[in-house]
Amino acid sequence: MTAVLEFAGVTVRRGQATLLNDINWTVEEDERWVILGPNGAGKTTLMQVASAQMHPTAGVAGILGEVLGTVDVFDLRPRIGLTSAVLAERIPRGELVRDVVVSASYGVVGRWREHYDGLDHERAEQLLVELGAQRLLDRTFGTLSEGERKRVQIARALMADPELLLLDEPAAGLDLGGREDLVSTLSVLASDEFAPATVLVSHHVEEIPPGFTHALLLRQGEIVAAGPKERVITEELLSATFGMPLIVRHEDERYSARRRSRQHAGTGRG
Ligand SMILES: Nc1ncnc2c1ncn2[C@@H]1O[C@H](COP(=O)(O)OP(=O)(O)OP(=O)(O)O)[C@@H](O)[C@H]1O
Repeated sequence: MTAVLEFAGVTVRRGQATLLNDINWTVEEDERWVILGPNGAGKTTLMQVASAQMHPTAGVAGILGEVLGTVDVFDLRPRIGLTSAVLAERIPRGELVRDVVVSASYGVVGRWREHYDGLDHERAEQLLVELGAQRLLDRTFGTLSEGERKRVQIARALMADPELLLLDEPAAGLDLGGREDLVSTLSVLASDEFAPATVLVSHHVEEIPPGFTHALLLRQGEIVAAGPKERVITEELLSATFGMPLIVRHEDERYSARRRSRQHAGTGRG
């Protein structure tokens, strides 16, 4: 098995603040990870390093067999599919959905006289079909709902056939139906043996798609736990991560969590 990410002692500091502290983490190519943690835990910073957008202050970040800092990031970045709120903001609102997706094969945002051949357009269309967004092909990005935009962004991230897919809070801003649709789309993707190694950032255990294999819990820039999700998504570890007593349920391959009430507090279990 080949490691897609291999972080050793990765630390990111900005002024007096330590955003990530001594992160040791390995992602293999057949794994699907979810990163959970409260606001400000360092999840986006971790994705910034994993996508070769940010260098660690200390430690070694191995990405797709290369070591960040010893390789041209412009060779590395096209091998990584990334979705994030920051990237979504850069997509021109007047751009057609088919162009938003197809332009990813050239690593650009905004179509400007690039030449794409028929195969690129076929692939873009196929990805939108797989993500249940084919009917959006000829709409402009600015007219889409938040949930539709997320699907288009994931299709765009997959367009260049990445070896690593990083999804930074794809469910943020979605309503219940939109979230459930996205979770099932990601679950289908997770079970596809040809899909790339995937890392999904989330605030909520409800958003962990069935088929995801591993979890990493982050709090104040440090790993609370990382490994196979059955060992990591536990009441004890999630309570420590979010800093409050939680009751965690696991049913039909989905998780849910809520605060343990005072009534439960003395009983030990919910
Ligand atoms: N340039 C900077 N200087 C100082 N602190 C920073 C800087 N950039 C980010 N931070 C802080 O680092 C911490 C981690 O930020 P990050 O965006 O990685 O967290 P996150 O887990 O993704 O949060 P959220 O869930 O709210 O999106 C936050 O407390 C943030 O305020």
